[in-house]
Amino acid sequence: MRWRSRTIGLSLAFFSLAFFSFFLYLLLALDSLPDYQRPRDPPLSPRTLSDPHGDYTPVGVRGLAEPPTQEPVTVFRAEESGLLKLEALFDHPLYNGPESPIPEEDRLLKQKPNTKTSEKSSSTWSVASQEADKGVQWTSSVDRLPPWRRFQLGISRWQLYSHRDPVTEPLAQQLATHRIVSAVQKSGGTQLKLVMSFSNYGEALFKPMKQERDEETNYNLYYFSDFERHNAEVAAFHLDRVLGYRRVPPVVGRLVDVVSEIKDITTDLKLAQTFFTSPVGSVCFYGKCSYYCSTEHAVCGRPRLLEASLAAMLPDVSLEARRSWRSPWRRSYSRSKLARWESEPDYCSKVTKKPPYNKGTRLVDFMDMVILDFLMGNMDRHHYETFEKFGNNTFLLHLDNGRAFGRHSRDEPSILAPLLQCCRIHRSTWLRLQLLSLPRYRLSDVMRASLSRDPLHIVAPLLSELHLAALDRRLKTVLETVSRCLERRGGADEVIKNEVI
Ligand SMILES: Nc1ncnc2c1ncn2[C@@H]1O[C@H](COP(=O)(O)OP(=O)(O)OP(=O)(O)O)[C@@H](O)[C@H]1O
Ligand SMILES: [Mn+2]
Repeated sequence: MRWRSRTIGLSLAFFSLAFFSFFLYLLLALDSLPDYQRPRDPPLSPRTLSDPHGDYTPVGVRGLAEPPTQEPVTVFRAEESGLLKLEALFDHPLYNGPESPIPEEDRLLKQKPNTKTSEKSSSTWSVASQEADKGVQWTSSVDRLPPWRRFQLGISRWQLYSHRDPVTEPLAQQLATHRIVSAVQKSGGTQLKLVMSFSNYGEALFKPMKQERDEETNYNLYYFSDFERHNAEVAAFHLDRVLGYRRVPPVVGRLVDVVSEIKDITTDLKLAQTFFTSPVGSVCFYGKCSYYCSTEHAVCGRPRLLEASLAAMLPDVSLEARRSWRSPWRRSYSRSKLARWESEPDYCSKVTKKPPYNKGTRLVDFMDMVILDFLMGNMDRHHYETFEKFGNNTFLLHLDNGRAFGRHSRDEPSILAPLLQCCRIHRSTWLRLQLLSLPRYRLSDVMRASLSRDPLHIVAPLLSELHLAALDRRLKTVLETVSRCLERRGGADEVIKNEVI
């Protein structure tokens, strides 16, 4: 009897465990989305990025070939298990939607077969592009085009690049290693940034390191006076990809030689005039701009190498216009004034009555951006951009993330105000956020792993452990906010929105 009741007890435990696992699986994968099976892509190749010149080993910084100095085995295991988690995450059905060829009208750039030569070879293409204007004709097959060009050709109505896109890795390598042939200041920005060019006509947006990684933004500084951080730009690209959005152009970290890669090659006279050597012999510059462009805020090499972020450039606006949208939840950018959303209780219903928020997925797309910003503590999303070609039915570009990751010890609840006030979220985002809260795919672990593949990781981790821990804490807050919405609003249909446009 005792044996039988123990067997029954064990079987019950087994069945309830199996039932629970099945339920969880249903919740995360099958609840709304079909279980699409497609052949798995090969695993990501190990990081192959390397120092282009092989000549930097800054003092106090680990050399490229040297193993980590602290607890090598533990560090390695943690990194390895993080990478496995990242692989498992990217293999999950929630990241592998059905892939159908992108119709011509949903592509940003046209890829036209070259009429003269297409009879001879079907692999000959001519791309209507800025290179054509510059007198460069691409007559090679698409996969022989430079990575920056392939990246631009891959931009669609729905995303900047596809999941497992074969071009992201070569593009990152180009940004991290190719020789910089020109560096000029980008006009119009409030803080110093440069446009760098490569010999294959690729371009990158450069933001220099202005703050140590673990330095917290001064609490008495208003959000609009905060510095931009190069590591925030890198980390935002990784976080956006981990969230499954793919709306931040690829960004890598790079050590740039201030003398040979900026000062000696720049044609920008205004920029060239701002170079000087500091009392300890570091080469510094400050450029011309409206915020922090002065000797006191100069950026300096150590003594010549400067950490920076390099973002892949989107097609020039003269070729593919972008529309800039003022955020309905924009902050007041004033020390004393409140914005409307801060005082009007029914603010969301006013927003949703007006285009473009009254139709399609614009409101839930906006919530995706709000969630990204809350996770990384970015209070500076005053505007966002879309590609004009796609009208109102398109994704929102998550550009300009330099003011994120300024504080890890505090979360900023006001960034979540739109989600709290509107209680709307994409179903796929809601499911992916739940996935990232499970120990198997923990957000901080997959982010640590993802960032460990950036070239600057060798100098120091792009995000400190405190920032990584803040991501998990903030994710919990987002999930709680949505759960409270579900309780308050009754039906899930009100809150959780299917993708359909
Ligand atoms: N990867 C990119 N490719 C092309 N253009 C970009 C890219 N990233 C940003 N930009 C453009 O550069 C402009 C300035 O960049 P950014 O917003 O980072 O500068 P900023 O000085 O912070 O400007 P603001 O003070 O208006 O926010 C952006 O409005 C955007 O249109
Ligand atoms: Mn900005």
